[in-house]
Amino acid sequence: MLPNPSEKYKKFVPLKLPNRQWPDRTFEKPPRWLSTDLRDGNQSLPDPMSVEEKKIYFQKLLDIGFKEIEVAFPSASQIDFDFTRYCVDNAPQDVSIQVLSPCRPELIKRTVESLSGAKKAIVHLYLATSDCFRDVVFGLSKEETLKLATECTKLVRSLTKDDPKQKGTVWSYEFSPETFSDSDPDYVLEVCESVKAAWGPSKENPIIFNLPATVEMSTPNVYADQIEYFCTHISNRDAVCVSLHPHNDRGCAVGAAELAQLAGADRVEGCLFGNGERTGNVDLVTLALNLYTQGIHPNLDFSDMKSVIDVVEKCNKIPVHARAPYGGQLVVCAFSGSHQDAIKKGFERRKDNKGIWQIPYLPLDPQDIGRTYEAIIRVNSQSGKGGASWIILRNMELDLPRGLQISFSKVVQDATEKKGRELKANEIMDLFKNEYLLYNYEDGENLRPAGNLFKLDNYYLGNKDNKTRQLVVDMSNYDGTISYKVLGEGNGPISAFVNGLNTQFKSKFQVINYHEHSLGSDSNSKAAAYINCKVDDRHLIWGVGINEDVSTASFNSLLSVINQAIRKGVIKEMNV
Ligand SMILES: CC(=O)SCCNC(=O)CCNC(=O)[C@H](O)C(C)(C)COP(=O)(O)OP(=O)(O)OC[C@H]1O[C@@H](n2cnc3c(N)ncnc32)[C@H](O)[C@@H]1OP(=O)(O)O
Ligand SMILES: CC(C)C(=O)C(=O)O
Repeated sequence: MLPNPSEKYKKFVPLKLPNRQWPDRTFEKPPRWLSTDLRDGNQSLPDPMSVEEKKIYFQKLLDIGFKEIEVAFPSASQIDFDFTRYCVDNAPQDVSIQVLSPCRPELIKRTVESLSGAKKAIVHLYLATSDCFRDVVFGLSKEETLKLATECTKLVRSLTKDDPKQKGTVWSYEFSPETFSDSDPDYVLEVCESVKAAWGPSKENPIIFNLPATVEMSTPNVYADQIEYFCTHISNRDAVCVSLHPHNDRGCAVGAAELAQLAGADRVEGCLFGNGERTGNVDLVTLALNLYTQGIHPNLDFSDMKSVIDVVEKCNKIPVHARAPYGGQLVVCAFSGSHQDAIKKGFERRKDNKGIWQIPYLPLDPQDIGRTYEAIIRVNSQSGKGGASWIILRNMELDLPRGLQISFSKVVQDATEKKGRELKANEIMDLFKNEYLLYNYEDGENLRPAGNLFKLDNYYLGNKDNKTRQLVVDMSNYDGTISYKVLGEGNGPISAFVNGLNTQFKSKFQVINYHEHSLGSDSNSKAAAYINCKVDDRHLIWGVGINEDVSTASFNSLLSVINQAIRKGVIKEMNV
């Protein structure tokens, strides 16, 4: 890189527009959208789409709800011509087929031919207006450029709406002063006035002036000023549709398109996920969902985002970036602890899933674009207690108490560090079942316990008096070689069990914390019990028990503590 880049690159000189209005405006409605995926997007692909791929893409654009689709550059190739014919034959009544041609009469004729018989068609011509392009590419003066644009417009008119044979089609016309954002704004107006007069638009069928940032040259506010200047100076504004076509060379195409809409533009041309020349066209998914998350329906439907991505990736043969706004695979995922904690708290507040969306870190409800909540929180070594407990909650309906969350999070952290990668939901569930010895939990059958761990065989619970409960518990180890009958009394089933254990065995159990809740709401629902015990005055252990019967669930939670204590060597067998 140069020590002094100003020797090579010049600063963009912005338009002076001291009375600009756009900064104070807000969005009220969506623009008209045009997808140019099949033209500008396609022309930039290393391997352009086959006709079959174009058909699949076209159908997806229709499903999304596009009413204006630029389908091809028909004079470029037989594929483009044939595909335009396919669209003419298959487009719904209310969809306009748009095609592009340079200002070259023989190519314009071929272009119009490709649209013959369409219900609604837009012929789109382009001609560069910037000094650079006129000098370097065309060698045309300002006068010659204006004349060429005007004459080609007249040619289009004579071949379309003025031709009696073409009466079956609603013809619209679009003109792009290419490199608009690098052109003298007054000269662009002069060319467009002349083109407008040549076409003769009406309020009902306005002429489309598409004002491209063919190459993004400056900051979005400068583009917005240029658009406001055009909108406020073009005559007969009612008969003009101002269209945007921002490219993303500086990475600001979305910002430019948004500010330029505030500046008065009516329509936006772009591609799904920002495919297109060099850094791409403006991304229509982002623009549409930016509106949606401000409460404005974009009139485009991305509720099945996965199928959109599938088509885009298959046909473009370019992957959609995992961080692409809204659609990217990692966009609705949180790995880091504080994000997961905040998201989890947000969902807890939003139990009824109604009202204004306000979940920290998530600007859009993933369900609105067909994503599940399960995919949001993913666990790796950057995650905290919230992540793993979210997975357990969503997949096993177990709402772990805070202390257990903290305790289990250490187990998960250990595993993520050992594996050096993200843990999938089923791995976290297996860790949980294994740690808390949930052998009686239906999905835990495959996790066989060691022979010297205990299970509940039976219990009898009765009342000694109205304050004291009497309990008999039959428990045995899994291979059936040891069995115990525990007898205890207490003011509840847990205290009776604990008292029985403490009387009969050498180890001492002290209940520090206990929680229970039901799983599911029908009559077959189960209960989950969580118990935190201090064993031998030293070791704090959480136990988990699940059963249709609440008392069995709580006894199981205590057995989960006993079994962990044995497995960790805290107590030796039952210290009988
Ligand atoms: C910004 C954009 O995206 S514009 C769209 C660009 N898309 C494409 O170019 C894809 C399809 N293009 C093609 O298939 C071919 O370029 C064709 C069929 C249009 C023309 O092919 P060729 O006749 O071989 O021309 P070629 O591609 O070499 O060069 C372009 C010529 O068109 C001229 N030209 C470029 N843009 C325009 C325009 N808007 N109006 C009139 N002439 C133009 C150039 O000045 C050059 O003319 P020259 O040969 O006299 O110097
Ligand atoms: C043809 C025009 C609109 C174009 O693609 C551009 O300027 O980027």
